[in-house]
Amino acid sequence: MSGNFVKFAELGRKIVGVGRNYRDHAAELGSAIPEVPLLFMKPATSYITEGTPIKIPKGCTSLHHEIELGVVIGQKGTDIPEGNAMNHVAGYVLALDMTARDFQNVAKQKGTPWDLAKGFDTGCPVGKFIPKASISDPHNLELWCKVNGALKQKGNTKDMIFKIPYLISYISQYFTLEPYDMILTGTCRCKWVSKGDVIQGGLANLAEIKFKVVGAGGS
Ligand SMILES: O=C([O-])CC(=O)C(=O)O
Ligand SMILES: [Mg+2]
Repeated sequence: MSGNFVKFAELGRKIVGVGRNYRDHAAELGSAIPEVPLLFMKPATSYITEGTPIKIPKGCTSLHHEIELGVVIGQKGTDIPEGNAMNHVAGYVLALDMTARDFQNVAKQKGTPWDLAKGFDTGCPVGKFIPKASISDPHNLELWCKVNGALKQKGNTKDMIFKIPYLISYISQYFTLEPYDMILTGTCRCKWVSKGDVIQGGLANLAEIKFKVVGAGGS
């Protein structure tokens, strides 16, 4: 199944984010643990790959990094049964769910959508495609994130509240999942970045990523 999936970030499908899927992150933001997955979308135009910098969105004063396991869909499905969900996975990717926390806080207060906080250009940096066969258990992978060499996040996918088969099944009841779609499975914690910072992330011994942060003007 891997072929074109290497280039999934260029193929322009949807990105479904799962929010508050780790207790530590819900707690640090003072948010309730969701009873069902909390979903949001990022447009495919938010993808970047290594070599392209993360641009702080115009007017944002609090840009957060969220290191996450991304699940890349390989087979189309609607109402996918949980027991069959893993057959719809092509592979995985190490991703950053960049979040304009100040925009999101305003949206939360006003009850308005999160699109601007989550969906801006460069808001979804990703690493290399990892074929499904390379990961025997996606629910036991270390995740870490450093900013300018200092450790800011450390977690393990075993702490996900809603696991991948359930997420695929739940999401596909509302959004048909298609090849090259990506599910961001949630962050364990988060911290902020500023112009000039370098973000590095890792997924067990499977993937590492490195992205520079630039200002809204591009420098
Ligand atoms: O913006 C948030 O904190 C929600 C989210 O994406 C996550 O929990 O990973
Ligand atoms: Mg997130």
